[in-house]
Amino acid sequence: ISCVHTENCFVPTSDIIAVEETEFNKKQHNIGKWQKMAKPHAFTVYYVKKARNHRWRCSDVTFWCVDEHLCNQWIQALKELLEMQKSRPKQLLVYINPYGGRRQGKRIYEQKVAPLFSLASISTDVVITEHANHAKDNLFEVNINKYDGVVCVGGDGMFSEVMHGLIGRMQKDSGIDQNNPKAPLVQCNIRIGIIPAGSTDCICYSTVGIIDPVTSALHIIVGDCQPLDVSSVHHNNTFLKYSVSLLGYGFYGDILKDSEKKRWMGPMRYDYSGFKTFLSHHYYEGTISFQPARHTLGSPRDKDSCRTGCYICKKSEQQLAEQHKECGLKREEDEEEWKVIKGKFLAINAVNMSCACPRSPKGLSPAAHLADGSADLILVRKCSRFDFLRYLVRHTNQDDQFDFSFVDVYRVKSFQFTSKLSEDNESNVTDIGKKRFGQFCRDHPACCCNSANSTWNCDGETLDSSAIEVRVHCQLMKLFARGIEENCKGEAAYSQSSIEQLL
Ligand SMILES: CCCCCCCCCCCCC/C=C/[C@@H](O)[C@H](COP(=O)(O)O)NC(C)=O
Ligand SMILES: Nc1ncnc2c1ncn2[C@@H]1O[C@H](COP(=O)(O)OP(=O)(O)O)[C@@H](O)[C@H]1O
Ligand SMILES: [Ca+2]
Repeated sequence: ISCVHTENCFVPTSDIIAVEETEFNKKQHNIGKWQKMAKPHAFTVYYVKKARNHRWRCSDVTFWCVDEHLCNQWIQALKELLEMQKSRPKQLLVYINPYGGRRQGKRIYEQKVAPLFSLASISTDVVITEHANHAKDNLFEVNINKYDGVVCVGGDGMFSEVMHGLIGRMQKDSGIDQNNPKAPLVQCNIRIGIIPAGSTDCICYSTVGIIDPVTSALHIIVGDCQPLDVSSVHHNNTFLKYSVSLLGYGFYGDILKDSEKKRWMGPMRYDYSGFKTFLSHHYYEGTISFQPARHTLGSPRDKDSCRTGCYICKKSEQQLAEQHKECGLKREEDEEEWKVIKGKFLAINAVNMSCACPRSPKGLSPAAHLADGSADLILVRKCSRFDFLRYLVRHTNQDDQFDFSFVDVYRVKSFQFTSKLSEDNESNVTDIGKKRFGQFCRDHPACCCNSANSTWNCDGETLDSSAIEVRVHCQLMKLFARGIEENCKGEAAYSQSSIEQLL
């Protein structure tokens, strides 16, 4: 048996995508000495080739031999090896949002992803969504046990929809009431794969390290598994949403609200609305109370970030397993301390993961962990436009974005927020003068005062209520990903970001 490559080729079995008998009358036909063979036999091994910046590609190597029997034995042996990789999916349910991002979801899936799935002998049921919530509603009806995973082709909003379908379905099947903020939620063991085809794609970028449909498809094929923290968001004992990336009030809420009207602009809408929101410089008054995450080892100011096989996330996983064993014993959580902070904020961001994306390669909280059971709560107090710009620019370079007197960051396991406006409305409902004044200010956008509420941006969707109660559920779901792998070849840690090019 011999391989046409001149260099040695080492492939771990976990990186093999498929093994096939090589078809002839292809380009290999006239390679060197094999040309003279009467009836050559060969098989091709398709495998994952790791390129720069976390990019994966499908590569192949062909082995030739004279003996047909020997050739078949090799194919058989390698196929058996692949069969032994139990974490690999065989049957997937795929949802495609044809309107996400640059509206390329369908094309990306058909041209780049479907051929790889078929090469890896994965069968798929594909649903092209016809309206928002199509995928979510569908997930409550399908025979979910048939599938080894669900794939969503789209952006963060589409992922959020599929996640709500899956988590919601799990709770319904287990008789758990999502409206109870204290209910212990049932973990969701069906993995979700994200094929990025949206506008921000922050969940894909933060869990894989690159926005690339082929790379994401290969992580699905090799059966990767990355647990993920999920926050539940409630208002007055009513369930609102789950969040895995950003819960943002003020700046990011206002950007989202403005950009929804400009969907036709595609991903550009965030730059346009971002600039507009930056100029409007609104701040909002309110009270935030939170329970610090004492169980985790890390802190938001750590220099090291969450990487493949993260030690801090593993520790949280062990704690979670112990908690499950001890269930029935009283939970201490409710007795733990709450910290209360009142103030005027330009932005309140709670992130379950770094929220790295091409716009901000290290993210809103570079040291946040994917699966440690905590969120980083970032409070940006009222400051000058210039200072706020300095803060924003630090999301795009190597400088520490928390090193400002007007920025505080806490690692938390739960928090609550109420705006001053809703507090006032609750205490003296008939203060008409105040309301009139509020109306006046809303009509004059040049005014920076806290006359109106902002809205919460929950993974790219707006919430209806400004008063919310949030709880982090450690490792509630799993992705076909492995977290960001450590750089090995001395690559530059971050590529030059778009904002630096702009400035
Ligand atoms: C004036 C200088 C501005 C520089 C700002 C650089 C920081 C950018 C950080 C972005 C953080 C993104 C967090 C992810 C949010 C997504 O869930 C959400 C929805 O994404 P989708 O449209 O579904 O892909 N996108 C936005 C912008 O709210
Ligand atoms: N066929 C459809 N028509 C309209 N909206 C849809 C459709 N399918 C999904 N959606 C919704 O579109 C929203 C945005 O999708 P997403 O894929 O995240 O794109 P983007 O990143 O551009 O915002 C999601 O909240 C999802 O619920
Ligand atoms: Ca986390």
